[in-house]
Amino acid sequence: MFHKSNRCEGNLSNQGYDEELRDERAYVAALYERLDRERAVAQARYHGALGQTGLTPGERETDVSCRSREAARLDVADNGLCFGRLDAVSGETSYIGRIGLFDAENDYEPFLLDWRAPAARPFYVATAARPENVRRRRQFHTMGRRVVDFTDEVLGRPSAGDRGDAALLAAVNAPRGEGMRDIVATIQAEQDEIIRLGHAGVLVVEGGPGTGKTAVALHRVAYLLYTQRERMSRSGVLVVGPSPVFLDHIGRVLPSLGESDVVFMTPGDLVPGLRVTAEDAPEVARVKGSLKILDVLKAAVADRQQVPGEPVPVELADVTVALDADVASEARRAARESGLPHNEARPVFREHVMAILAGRAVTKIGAGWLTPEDRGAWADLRADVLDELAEHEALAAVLGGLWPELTPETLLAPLYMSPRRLETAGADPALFRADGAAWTVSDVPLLDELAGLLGRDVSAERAADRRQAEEEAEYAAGVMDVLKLDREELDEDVLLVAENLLDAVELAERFVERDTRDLAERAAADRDWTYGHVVVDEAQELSEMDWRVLMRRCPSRSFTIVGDLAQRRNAAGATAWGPMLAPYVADRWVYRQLSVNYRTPAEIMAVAGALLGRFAPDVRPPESVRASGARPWARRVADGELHEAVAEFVRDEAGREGTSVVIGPPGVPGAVPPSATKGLEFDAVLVVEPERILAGGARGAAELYVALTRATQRLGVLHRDPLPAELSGLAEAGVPARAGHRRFL
Ligand SMILES: Nc1ncnc2c1ncn2[C@@H]1O[C@H](COP(=O)(O)OP(=O)(O)OP(=O)(O)O)[C@@H](O)[C@H]1O
Repeated sequence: MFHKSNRCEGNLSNQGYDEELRDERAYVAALYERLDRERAVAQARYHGALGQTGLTPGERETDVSCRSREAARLDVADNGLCFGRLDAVSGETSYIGRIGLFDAENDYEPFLLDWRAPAARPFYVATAARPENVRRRRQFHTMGRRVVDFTDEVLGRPSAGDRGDAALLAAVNAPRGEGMRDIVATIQAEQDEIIRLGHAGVLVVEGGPGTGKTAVALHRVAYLLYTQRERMSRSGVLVVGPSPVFLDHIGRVLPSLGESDVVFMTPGDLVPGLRVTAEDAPEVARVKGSLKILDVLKAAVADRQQVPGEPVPVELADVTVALDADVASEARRAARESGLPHNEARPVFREHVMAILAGRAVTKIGAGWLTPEDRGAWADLRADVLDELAEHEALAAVLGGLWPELTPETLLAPLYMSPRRLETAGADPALFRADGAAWTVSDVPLLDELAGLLGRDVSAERAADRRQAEEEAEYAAGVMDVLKLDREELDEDVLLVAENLLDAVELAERFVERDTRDLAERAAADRDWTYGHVVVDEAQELSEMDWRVLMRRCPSRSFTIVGDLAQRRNAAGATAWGPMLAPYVADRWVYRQLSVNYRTPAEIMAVAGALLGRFAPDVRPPESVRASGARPWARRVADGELHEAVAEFVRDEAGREGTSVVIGPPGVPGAVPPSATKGLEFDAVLVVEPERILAGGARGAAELYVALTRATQRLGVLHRDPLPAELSGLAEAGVPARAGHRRFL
């Protein structure tokens, strides 16, 4: 029943092993009992906090969120609560798990150490060569709440080999289910160093496919939330990943570690209200992704600040004045010099136009009957004219045309649709498109930039706020008046009504004050939200303009950036990290590398690695942690056979456990393009027509490399033309060994 063969410590007899297993089961069962008790208490406290009276809304909210967090923390650990044990040279024993459990009656001695606690670190980093005072590391194999087996490694004695990796191999060999799992029980030393790195600024983690970059970044988030809970949970953490499918794929990792104050977005979601996935042609994406586009945007905004070609007559009761190019130019100069964003400078433009027009009108009207000494009369006349101009609808319409109120969308869409506007703004004519508002992911940073350049016209909002405040004050004053009457004079019912009214006002205010959305919802809806930490995955795909948006979202520059320059497909993406980051942090960023591939078996990595020579000759492929024994295969098919060969793969995989995907160039039925599989993994992968993927664009080889490295177990290739020389390592002709499946894409 038990896999005793996993044991590394040779001196445990079967009887000794059985006894120890019994003891470990009893200990872990006791941990679950304690967890259940603590959960019941936390739930009761949470419900108590919900029903609490006598606190201010702020105090109550803090209490409720604190209790709910405690309840949520205890809720995560139904599986794998405890996954290991450390025996120190000193004889001390610690159990390691997903959360900490403590003995409140004994100086808070830990029954179970949270994996993130400093004392748990040796569990991940101790090796035979550097035992870190660890005598023995024990890893539990559990099913549900029950320990079914354990594996021991004895460290610090001369005969001990490298770290035993039965648990790791079991984890990486396991069929993939729906979505990525946490790796908390098997974090490796090079990963642990990054997860716990005490660097507050920008950290770049690079590594080949499958080296655990995503896993490490997510566990680092859990670690930062544990060690800097207060700061991080106030502002939240943003995780940016390449596609909605990818975000789904990784979406369960942090909740399984008990963390929820995290916002997930693709680069197409970064502007509230937009959900963009369409892409531009590479050349257009490159133009829009470059910082040079900033000048175009500024020029496009300036182009919307016009002066009239012909003087526009403005008819007043006593006189007609002309709004001509001189007036508008002078007002435009003043508005631009105010340094305000376009919309916020509108009132400046308007007031200057009116002041000049009022001057002209007053001069005309007063001529002949007012002398320079009639100062009061001039001033009254001027005030009257200004009032008239302020109410002048035709003038308001003209001013609105010359300096219109704009949103990022109402500026950018007409710009794209007009060759004239593009030329005036100094833009590449390639930016032209007939449907200006058909947004792409490359437009998102431009829209975000424009939100800053345009600002908001706050005058209407301010007036509305003022009116609402006046109405509320009036209402409250009415209630207070009722209460000011001598209470003795009021009959009981009236008093009750009056007091309830006051409560209602207070209640209404509280209701307005209290935002019941959770942090993720509030942050996602607010363009001005700034996060405590930002994780950027597949970071090599981000353009210079994307980085501007992200840096705005995190002024503290606390970033974990993970990527692989060799996997880049975006023409506007990074070719080196330094130039992308320099404008924001100069050279104050830290770089780490991961070198072991936990996904792709050695046989598959050998084929994919050979391709690197074509597009990234200096990059060493990561070393696979295991071989699968299954050689990846290739099969040449005639034109009419392709469809059936794909269907055959799908049928074969349907009978197997795990996931599979067909990846191919556009037009292959049932296949997805390599770009859609970025960051994902599948037990079995069929790559169709690699020669067409290679020829599909400047980054075709990188796309094929990504496609080949998605497999955790099996890889097959169907080709119509001869295979590219780099793929000669594939076993030609084989019909895939029996294969089954759950399709994800
Ligand atoms: N220490 C570990 N223990 C168990 N599994 C691991 C470990 N590290 C990574 N893995 C697994 O290896 C696989 C690849 O990890 P991940 O997706 O994070 O790699 P990546 O470097 O982001 O890959 P890519 O660049 O191809 O997107 C995942 O299934 C992950 O769970």
